[in-house]
Amino acid sequence: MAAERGNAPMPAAPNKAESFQIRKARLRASFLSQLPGRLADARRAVAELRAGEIDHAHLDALYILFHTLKGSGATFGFRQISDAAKSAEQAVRRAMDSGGRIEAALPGELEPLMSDLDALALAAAVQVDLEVTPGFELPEPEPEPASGQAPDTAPDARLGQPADRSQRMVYLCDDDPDLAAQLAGQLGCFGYRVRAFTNLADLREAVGIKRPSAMILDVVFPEDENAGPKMLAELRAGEEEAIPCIFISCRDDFGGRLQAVRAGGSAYCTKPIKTVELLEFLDRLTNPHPPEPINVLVVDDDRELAQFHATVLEEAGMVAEAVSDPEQVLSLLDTFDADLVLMDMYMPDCSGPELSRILRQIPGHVSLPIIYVSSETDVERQHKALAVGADGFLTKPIEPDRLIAEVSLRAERMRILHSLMVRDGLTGLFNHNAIMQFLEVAVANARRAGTSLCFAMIDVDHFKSVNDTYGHPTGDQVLMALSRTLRLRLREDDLVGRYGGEEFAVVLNGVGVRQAKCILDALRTSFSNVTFFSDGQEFRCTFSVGVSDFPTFDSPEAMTEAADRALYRAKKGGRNRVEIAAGQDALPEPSSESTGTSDGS
Ligand SMILES: Nc1nc2c(ncn2[C@@H]2O[C@H](COP(=O)(O)OP(=O)(O)OP(=O)(O)O)[C@@H](O)[C@H]2O)c(=O)[nH]1
Repeated sequence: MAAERGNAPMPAAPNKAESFQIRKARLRASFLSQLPGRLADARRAVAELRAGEIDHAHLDALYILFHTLKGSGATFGFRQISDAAKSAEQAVRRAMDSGGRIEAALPGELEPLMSDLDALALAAAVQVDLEVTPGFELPEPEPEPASGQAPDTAPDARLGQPADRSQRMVYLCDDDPDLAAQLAGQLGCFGYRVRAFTNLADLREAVGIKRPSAMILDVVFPEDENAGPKMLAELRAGEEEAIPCIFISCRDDFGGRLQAVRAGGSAYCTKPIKTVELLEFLDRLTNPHPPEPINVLVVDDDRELAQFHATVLEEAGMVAEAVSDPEQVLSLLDTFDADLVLMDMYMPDCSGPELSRILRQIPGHVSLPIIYVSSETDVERQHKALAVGADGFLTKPIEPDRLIAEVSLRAERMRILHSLMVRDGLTGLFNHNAIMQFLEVAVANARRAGTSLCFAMIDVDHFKSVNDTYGHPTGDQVLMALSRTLRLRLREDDLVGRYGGEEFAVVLNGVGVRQAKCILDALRTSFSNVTFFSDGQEFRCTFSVGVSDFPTFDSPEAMTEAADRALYRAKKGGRNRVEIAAGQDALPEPSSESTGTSDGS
């Protein structure tokens, strides 16, 4: 039965300019046009049941058919259809639970319900004909972009402009002058203009003259252990538009946090301050750009329902992909970076819990949030379905507002957790594991698409002597400045990670080695021109790079090893240069040749 419906075309991709009401009306109409086919499937199954030809697999399929009809009927506002389908679903469930003992009675129970459903489907079709604008046509799907189109690969086009944080003035007030200067320096490395104050009176005066984009305030000052929150409350008193404020404090007690929240603080960081954490908050509070839209994959064998939920989410500004065949989910997830999967629980060829289990067995999808949307109301069955690693359960029919709220809450929370899991604490770049996983995915994509890809390993030259001469905190500032250069000057779809210690890794998508060399040489030159300051002394740093490419090196391991060997040659050849991996870098070499990447080489 399901296979027949499986051949029906997916409702055409919604035209985003249409109003939600029109899109919903189209999907309702599409649901109704599929209804006679579904009811015919059900009738056939009931007739087979009466003839004694039906086995348990058929019974399962019949159950799913009525179950789906119950959910989608209610979602599209056909309450009576949903209720009749629910009675039929319950009858089939009783037969399944009885181990076949009452199957004989089942046709007799289902036949009147089928007649009701036929009549209700007819009545609903007439009602919808009256509602819908006469003569409308389903929109044509938007044309696919031409395949094999070369990406924009001119070197200049790839070097982006730094995000304009320089426009964002931040006032920082801490009575510890060393900490204030250190934090100001570090935030400066990330492009913020920071004015540091060591007492609240100076801060008050500065705010009176010019409002900053944000403030970073200590909680405890010599005059009062809550002086910071009190100052914020005072500054906010006559202001229409409050200045966003992050508190930093050695206090980690509830009272300190409560004062900060009451004064209107947006974030609270305890000392010692993790610069990246502070930056994340600052970026969020001062970034004028809206956050990236949430990506949701909707899986439901009921095509109209999948499309309807996708439409509701798109209406709220999310990007939603609807799929009705669970088998397509894995390949779709390779190209669609989903923040969350919304999944039906009962699907004919692969149930929601089975699909969840498959996803949980794939390392890249272990933490992908999964929410079931099902008309299953039995709490025990819901718990069983959740036990395989899903995150929530929504019962059909679900109100659009609730669907949007549940999805965005969970997806945003997961984004924060995910970012903490995959990011390096000092630089905010992807950590070692994350960048290696991205390389794996990038190689698989390049192999499939027949495109090229480069992997670069970047190592700061003579970094030990930077630490030895200027101290570890200054060394940290060099690493942060390099990470910022890489993150801001490469394209968004290039991936930058901290490979370990003073070593960084970059995945350049869709790029050949010659172009990669151009890009990395330009980065190398600009970094070598950055002047660092420490205790009144000035100095500069350089880095060396080893680059390997796909398909010359055809696996993530071969690419990493080859880039490491090329980096070794760059160091040996005098440093401050980019070396491209060639044939000799694929050969196994004695372990003494290794750069010993992070520490102690
Ligand atoms: N400041 C700081 N130093 C680090 C960090 N991680 C590793 N290091 C230091 O980085 C230095 C790496 O030095 P080496 O691997 O000997 O290499 P190098 O001095 O950079 O010399 P070449 O790579 O041969 O040019 C070591 O002193 C590590 O302690 C970090 O997070 N912060």
